Amino acid sequence: MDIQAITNDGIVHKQVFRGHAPEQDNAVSISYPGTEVVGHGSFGVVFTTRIEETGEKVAIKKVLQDRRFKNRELEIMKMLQHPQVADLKYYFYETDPQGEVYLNLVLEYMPASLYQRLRHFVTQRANMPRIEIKLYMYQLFKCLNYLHTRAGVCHRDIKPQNLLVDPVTFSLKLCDFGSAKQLKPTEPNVSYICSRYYRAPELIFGATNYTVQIDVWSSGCVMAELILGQPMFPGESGIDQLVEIIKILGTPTKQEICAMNPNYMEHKFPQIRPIPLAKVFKREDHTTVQFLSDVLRYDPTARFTALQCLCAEYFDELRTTEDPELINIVQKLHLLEFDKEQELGSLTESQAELVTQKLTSN
Ligand SMILES: Nc1ncnc2c1ncn2[C@@H]1O[C@H](COP(=O)(O)OP(=O)(O)OP(=O)(O)O)[C@@H](O)[C@H]1O
Repeated sequence: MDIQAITNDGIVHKQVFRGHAPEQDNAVSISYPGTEVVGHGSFGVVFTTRIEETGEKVAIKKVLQDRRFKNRELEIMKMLQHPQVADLKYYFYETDPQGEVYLNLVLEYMPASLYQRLRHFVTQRANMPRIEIKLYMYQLFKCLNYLHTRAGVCHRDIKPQNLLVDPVTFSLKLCDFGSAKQLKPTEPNVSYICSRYYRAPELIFGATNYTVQIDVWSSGCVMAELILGQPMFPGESGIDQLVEIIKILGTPTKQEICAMNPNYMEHKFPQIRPIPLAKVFKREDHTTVQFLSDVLRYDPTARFTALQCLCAEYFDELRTTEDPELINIVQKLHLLEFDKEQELGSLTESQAELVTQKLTSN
């Protein structure tokens, strides 16, 4: 479908599909003013505008569409509905004069990326407030728990640029599902995904049987970066990335290497002793350091899952605070509310009950 008209007042009129409805009988008309570009990605441009009919502010991501294939990002976004996912409101196709087809994803608008938010503090030589970091990280793990357990989707490109935030409400939403995939335990997956600083060690080891736990590693790197004001593992090349990790976490044990990729078991690594994370994060309390060490584990099966992260002591502050301002933020973002089916559906009745107790009241 490519029905477009631009009227004299610069308003674009389009027939589009709604993001979460079956394609038949799903076409609606929207109009919006001509727009300004806010982001250039490797796959296309993103611009923002406001839908006239609904008043919603949106970001429109335009990507080249290969006619031969379904667009995986679109298929995944249609499936996902969660408060911490930048919602797909509509989508439409356009054809340029050369006959190239473009897919436009009309997404819920967010005012900044976490990357921009962190730069704001770094340029002022300030730290991001600890509670702000905690609020964002909690929402990231809430999102991952939903993605990983409900949808079986691995995002595969968690990084500050793909986390959108509102610094007034402290709301966080994940975007850019261009690398995301539903992982099936029996099918191999390419290991050359994820941006370098955030790549889990099993990916660097070339594993093709990796799991959704790669997103948890990336999230740990994001948290570390928010605390330090700079990337924790700033590798200059693919292999240097592993060197940066080893410099801090020390050489992985045989058992850890086996858990990442058994093909490297015979490989000889220089023996480097770990630097205690309490030294790397000198100003953080024990609970924060413990949390980071549970997330940044070589062995993906020993690494905390997103749900274990949510239950961690580090986030107790959000559940037990008596600070009226923080209570208000937590309530407005519905952080202590969990959808039994969407977010806890993978658990047995009794597990779900225990987890609900922990996550909602404590
Ligand atoms: N919903 C949104 N609201 C506001 N800005 C957005 C939104 N979605 C994307 N952006 C902006 O556009 C940038 C690029 O978007 P996105 O990451 O989805 O595109 P991409 O082409 O896959 O990029 P990359 O190749 O850098 O991963 C984001 O980093 C962000 O700054």
